[in-house]
Amino acid sequence: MAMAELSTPKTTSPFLQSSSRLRLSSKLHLSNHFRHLLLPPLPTTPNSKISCSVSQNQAPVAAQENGLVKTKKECYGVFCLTYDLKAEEETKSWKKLINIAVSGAAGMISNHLLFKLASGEVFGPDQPIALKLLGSERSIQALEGVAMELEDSLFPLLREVDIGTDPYEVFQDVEWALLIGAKPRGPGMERAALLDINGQIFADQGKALNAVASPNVKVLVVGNPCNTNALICLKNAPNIPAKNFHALTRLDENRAKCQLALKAGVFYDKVSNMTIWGNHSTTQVPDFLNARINGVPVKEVITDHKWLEEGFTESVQKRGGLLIQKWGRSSAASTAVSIVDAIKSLVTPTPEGDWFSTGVYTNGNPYGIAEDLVFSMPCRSKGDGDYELVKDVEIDDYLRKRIAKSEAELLAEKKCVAHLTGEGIAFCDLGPVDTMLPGEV
Ligand SMILES: NC(=O)c1ccc[n+]([C@@H]2O[C@H](COP(=O)([O-])OP(=O)(O)OC[C@H]3O[C@@H](n4cnc5c(N)ncnc54)[C@H](O)[C@@H]3O)[C@@H](O)[C@H]2O)c1
Repeated sequence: MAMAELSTPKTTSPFLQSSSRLRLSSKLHLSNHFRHLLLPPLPTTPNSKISCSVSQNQAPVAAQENGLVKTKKECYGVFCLTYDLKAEEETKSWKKLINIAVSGAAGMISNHLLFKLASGEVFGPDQPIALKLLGSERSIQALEGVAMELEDSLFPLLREVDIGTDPYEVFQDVEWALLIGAKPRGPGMERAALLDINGQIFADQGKALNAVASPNVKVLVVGNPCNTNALICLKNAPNIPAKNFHALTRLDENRAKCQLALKAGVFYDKVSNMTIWGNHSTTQVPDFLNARINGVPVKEVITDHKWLEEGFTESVQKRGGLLIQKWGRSSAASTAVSIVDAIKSLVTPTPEGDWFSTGVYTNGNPYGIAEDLVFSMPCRSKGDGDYELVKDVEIDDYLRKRIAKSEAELLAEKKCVAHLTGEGIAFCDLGPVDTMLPGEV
């Protein structure tokens, strides 16, 4: 990384043109709430240079010798080091910086995801990013540790890291919000109780997104129960298009592809057109009727239809639980990969004839699924962040029956959270079978 002269860049870099409020620094910002607890004040003067932070408290010697430090009080550790943006040839071809919020950023999934985001693997090698990390009060120390690891990784595309516990601060102007943070379902906890506790988190975060995020922010809800949490979130964010909210079912899609590939004896890149219908729970429906292997309908390749109807579906539904039994913890790395896949499916055009699954708002769906739910369905994207539902899918009696079961479950969940969606008094009856979330034992 090029180090520094003091002169104000004369550059016409897209960075400088793109936004008057853009901070040209890869520094660790803490929300005000927290910053003053731990750190000396950050510089308040507008900074026209990029700084790179590594350590704490003392202005680096080189910076002092070069006369870069105006007053020691105004700079913090290596933030005092500056270099000329113009000196970096590559930044001239970079796109405008985007703000990405990640909640639950000190958790296991984020621990994999953040480094993928910062590396350029998700948004591309010419897309600088700012990471806005939201944690719970309890996780704030850990969050600082995460931010330090990000610093130490020296990712050129990672230009800012903010951490905080207030969604109204952290979500300011974000263009993507990856909502992972949620309470895990404890031993003996009813699903209804989980819906209420986590639902409250997503109601609050929906309100915050509505108030301060970019009006076209794309929201991906991962924290469980993710479909109903996504519904709560969108209901609390009336200024953001409902279409922009997603619940993550991509891990289920990836698992389904893997199981079909194993059974057919092919590598998993040969499996396409895989839909997960419904809820991210054990009522989800992995669709082998429309899926293809090497472009051929699955039922023609795998003739063991009893396995498709029973063994396959169960193997996908229970994959998460099995993994916990083997490893003693829930899937984090493969979930992070599936979040990457879900985002990439929206920012790159879907290959001709193929589609992907994501939990989206059902209004206007062509399958006869009840409106006003967040339901996993087959989608295609032009790569502009938006998507359309795939119309040409076949739904037979087998699929219809199972889709209806998942739909009934989501309708029941919706009644449980009516107090969080502005639809009156909640009434919670999830039936005799308290369906588990994938991954729960
Ligand atoms: N949709 C899917 O496919 C899928 C797959 C795996 C896990 N999950 C869900 O993802 C969630 C996170 O999983 P994990 O393994 O990373 O859990 P984790 O317990 O390791 O991390 C969760 C983090 O969220 C934080 N948190 C809690 N409440 C918060 C709040 N209100 N705001 C911000 N942060 C908050 C916690 O402090 C913790 O650091 C869980 O709900 C899990 O069930 C979903």
